[in-house]
Amino acid sequence: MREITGLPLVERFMVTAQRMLPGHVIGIHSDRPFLGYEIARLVLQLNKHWQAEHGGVLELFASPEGEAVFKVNPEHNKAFGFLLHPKSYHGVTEVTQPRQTVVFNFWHVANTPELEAHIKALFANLHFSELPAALDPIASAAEASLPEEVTFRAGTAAIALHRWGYDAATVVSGYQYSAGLDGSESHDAETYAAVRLADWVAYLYRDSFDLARWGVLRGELAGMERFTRLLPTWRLCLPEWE
Ligand SMILES: O=C(O)CCC(=O)C(=O)O
Ligand SMILES: [Fe+2]
Repeated sequence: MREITGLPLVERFMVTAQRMLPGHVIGIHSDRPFLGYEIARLVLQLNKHWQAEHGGVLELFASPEGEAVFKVNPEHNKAFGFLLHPKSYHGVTEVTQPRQTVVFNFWHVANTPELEAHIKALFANLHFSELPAALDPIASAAEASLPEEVTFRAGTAAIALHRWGYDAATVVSGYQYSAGLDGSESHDAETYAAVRLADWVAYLYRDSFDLARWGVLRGELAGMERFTRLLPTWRLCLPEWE
């Protein structure tokens, strides 16, 4: 799977055996990779003498409403692999015969259950009231003009910086960066790294693991010193794997 996907997948994988019974159907869903979820899946079909009337076709969709763009008949020994992302829509048509599959799940090195535990601990008992007062006017102005989803994520990034022990000025910079507001002043290397890492963990916590976004973060922090305060999070978000 590493070779096929070109992704840094962790050593361990999970295998589950699944069985659908006559009348079962799996509606369209994406299995988007939330914090700690797997990034790739290989579905092995184990249905001897499968025929079209048995149903159970795995269908892929471009959108939750559209027509199937690709179909996989669940023939014996056929395996189908796919990457999970917010739009990896798929479903299984109704079956008229029992249908067996073995599903292999693979995790990306930068979205592991260990990272999930770390981030959930970082944001445990989250209250925006713990943020420094200096942020209040900036957050109020942002909330008046930006979508709630954006300010909520920016507030979450600010919490990360605050809990990592950064001062009010850094917390404000982080909020502005994550809300897409112009902070305009230039930062020292540690603030630059902290703000970006906070933005990333807030996104992971509030949204899901986004490969392209992770690639950008990697590029931005490449070759930088791993500052002590950020190290536990940095190590899990940007592990060395080669
Ligand atoms: O059974 C299948 O063919 C696919 C089931 C499914 O939704 C999945 O593995 O994510
Ligand atoms: Fe699925």
